[in-house]
Amino acid sequence: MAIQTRSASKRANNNNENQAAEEQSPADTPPPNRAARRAAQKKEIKESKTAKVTKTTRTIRTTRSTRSVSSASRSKVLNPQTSHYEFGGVAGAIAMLTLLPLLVILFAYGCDKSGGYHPFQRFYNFMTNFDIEFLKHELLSWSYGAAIFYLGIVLQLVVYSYALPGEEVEGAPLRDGTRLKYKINAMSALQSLITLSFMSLRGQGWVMFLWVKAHFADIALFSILVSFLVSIWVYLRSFVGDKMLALGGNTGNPIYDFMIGRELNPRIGKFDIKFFTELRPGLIMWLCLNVCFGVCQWVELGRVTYSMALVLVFQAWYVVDALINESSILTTMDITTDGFGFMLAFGNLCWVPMMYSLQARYLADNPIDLSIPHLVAIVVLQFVGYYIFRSANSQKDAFRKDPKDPKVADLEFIETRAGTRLITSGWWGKARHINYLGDWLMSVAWCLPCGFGSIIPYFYCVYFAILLIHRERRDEEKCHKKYGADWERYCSIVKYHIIPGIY
Ligand SMILES: NC(=O)C1=CN([C@@H]2O[C@H](COP(=O)(O)OP(=O)(O)OC[C@H]3O[C@@H](n4cnc5c(N)ncnc54)[C@H](OP(=O)(O)O)[C@@H]3O)[C@@H](O)[C@H]2O)C=CC1
Ligand SMILES: CC(C)=CCC[C@@H](C)[C@H]1CC=C2C3=C(CC[C@@]21C)[C@@]1(C)CC[C@H](O)C(C)(C)[C@@H]1CC3
Repeated sequence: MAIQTRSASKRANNNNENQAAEEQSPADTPPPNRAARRAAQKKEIKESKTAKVTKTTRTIRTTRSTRSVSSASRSKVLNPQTSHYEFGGVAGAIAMLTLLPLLVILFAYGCDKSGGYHPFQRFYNFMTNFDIEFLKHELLSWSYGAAIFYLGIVLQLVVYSYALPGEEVEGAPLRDGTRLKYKINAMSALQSLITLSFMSLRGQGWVMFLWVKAHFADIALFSILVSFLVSIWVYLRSFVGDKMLALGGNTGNPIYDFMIGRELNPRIGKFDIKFFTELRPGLIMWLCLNVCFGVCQWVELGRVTYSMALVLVFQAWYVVDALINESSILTTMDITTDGFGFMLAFGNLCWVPMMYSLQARYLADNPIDLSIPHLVAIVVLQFVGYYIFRSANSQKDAFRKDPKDPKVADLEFIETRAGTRLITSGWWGKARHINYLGDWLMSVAWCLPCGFGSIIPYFYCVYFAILLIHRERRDEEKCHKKYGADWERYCSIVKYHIIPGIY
């Protein structure tokens, strides 16, 4: 079984240490003749060198090499080799490493006021009339201000995360039985960022906001670079020391492990890189970009259209809601199960801010006025989506924290042999991932304000449907492995995956 308690893994380690000691004991018996003895000694010296042993006396060599074997066994017990590939294996990993950044570049460079929102058409034209000089010119005209803007926000958030006080909460138990502590202060980080931005931009008019819009593609390009650098760094440091790896990220194939994430909880001291990245830079940068796009419309049009206002308010609401409920990400599969690699680094440092802000950018370039019935329908959709999303997530959180809490005490559930309970009534009795439905309905409510002049702003809700269906399958697989027959029993009670009565 993959999940072990600390004592179980200690027992297993002790067994391995004993076994390792046993494996070492024949070396203590002198080999029958001199030549053989010399050969055996040579072999030992080689082994002990690998284990960074420098002393050559036989006793010390034997002790040290026993220690190195036991450390290797420990890491094998705690970090078994992954045999199951997700996301289409190595081919899928290569596709994600290349196509996702390409898509960001297409949407960043291929969508603007002058050339229109036709990223694929413009890419096709670019490839068929390939001009290296044009490419050189584009790259050389990249503005350093983009790096200052991007790093200014991300580094500020790192400092706030360290420096601001926050409640310390424990994460889910790890497979060695321990729990990590996390500081919850995302909302105060946002408040500090807003305060500092307001103070430094005061009296400068709208210049900075307009500059960001004009240099969006430069910022997007820089965010791709940062995502790759961060992913390379966390991948390399996962080999240093005795790290706990993600059960799904230890195949030994460098491309796949790099993409899916090798180390489970990379940390610098108490600073948890994955926990920080999951929420703050992506969501807060998305909010900042949206504000810039809103200001651009205000400056260019002299007003903010209702459609822009809806997108800005809905998305700000989603971001603030996530920051307020920061501690609830500790139970998401990204934190508990997935390693931190390219997928999450790129997803949060580039994909979320650059792709999720597409609707506001589109509306800044293509202002739209919607009819009142259209607006009302969108607002209703957003409220329904949010209601399902938040109440389902909160119901599960409250139940998992304290099943006797009066808010959830009436819920039905099944006890599992794994020790946790699965809710079978309320929201979680309607579908196994009813929260995804709410989230997806909101994504539609964010695209609809863009009207029907272009299909491009609808990219978000189409991509999001694919992400959620794929995620639901991954989670289903995880739960099936974890709960076995109990999960099958749960599925026979709660039959639908995401949409009650349909799917
Ligand atoms: N905006 C975006 O881009 C994205 C948003 N999201 C959102 O993030 C939120 C969290 O998503 P995610 O972590 O994927 O999944 P969930 O919040 O749905 O959590 C799934 C886990 O909950 C537990 N669980 C499942 N069924 C039950 C039940 N009946 N009773 C109690 N516990 C149960 C299981 O964990 P255990 O092992 O503890 O039993 C399961 O692995 C979602 O609302 C989703 O919409 C997700 C991805 C992207
Ligand atoms: C295409 C690609 C690189 C995909 C990577 C996936 C990531 C973009 C998403 C995986 C899970 C996410 C979550 C949120 C944002 C998107 C990513 C990082 C989230 C922080 C959004 C706000 C929500 O309230 C949330 C906190 C529940 C959510 C957690 C999962």
